[in-house]
Amino acid sequence: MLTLSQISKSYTEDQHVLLPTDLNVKKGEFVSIIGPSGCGKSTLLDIIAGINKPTNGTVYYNREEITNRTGLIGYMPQSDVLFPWRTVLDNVILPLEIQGSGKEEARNQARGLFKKFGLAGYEDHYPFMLSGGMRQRANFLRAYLNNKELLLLDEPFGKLDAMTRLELQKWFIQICEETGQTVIFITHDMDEAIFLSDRIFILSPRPGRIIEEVSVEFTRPRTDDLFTSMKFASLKRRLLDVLYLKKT
Ligand SMILES: Nc1ncnc2c1ncn2[C@@H]1O[C@H](COP(=O)(O)OP(=O)(O)OP(=O)(O)O)[C@@H](O)[C@H]1O
Repeated sequence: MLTLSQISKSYTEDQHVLLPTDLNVKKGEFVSIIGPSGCGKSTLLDIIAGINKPTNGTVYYNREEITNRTGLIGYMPQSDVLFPWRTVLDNVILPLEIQGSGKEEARNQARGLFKKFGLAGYEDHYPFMLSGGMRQRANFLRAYLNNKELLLLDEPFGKLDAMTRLELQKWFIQICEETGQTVIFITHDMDEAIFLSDRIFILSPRPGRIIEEVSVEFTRPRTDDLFTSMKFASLKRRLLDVLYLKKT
């Protein structure tokens, strides 16, 4: 579904952020990108979304070149993007309104998903009235309603406490497994990457380049028992070795 061919990014001649990078994602796959802070993960996602221009290289989506084009791929950025003056319901319908739906039609469509997204009863609340976890559910519902085949998520659970994070990871994996949504997911959290992903790409410290691609072969649907299994621990050991021992 997505192919990056020799994508690189430099802000100045001697400030390289990403070295030429190839990456591909198949339909229905859940792919995570992990790497040290500042290695270019968000930059890579912004390039895929068309909101940051690569210095070189090409982005293909469903075999068509889409480099620098926006609006084709769903994107949930790192920061909370809910508008404080809109209710939760009116926040999540924004993509539908932008696509031309009438407000009532969009509200009716979105209302039907509030239960599935753990937000039932909060339709008319304002974002400040929600916990951090619920705000991220709402941000995800907004991205989901955008109805794009490929969804990019930049550390969506990064600011949540450990318990809320686990709760959302379990909920999120269930939704992705149910819907078969294709996802590219950025995280600092190795456990999260292993639990959720079909494949993990590991980036080197800046300038970022892919130093390892790891397949996560565990069967789906996955449950939180996976976190304490031997196979999980041994895969995590392998990722730790790549991230902290590999001197390439
Ligand atoms: N507009 C810009 N001009 C110059 N440098 C930039 C610009 N935007 C980002 N950078 C630099 O590019 C590098 C990569 O940034 P990026 O946000 O992609 O990293 P990241 O891996 O997502 O980091 P983190 O994990 O901390 O979010 C950083 O060193 C950052 O300072």
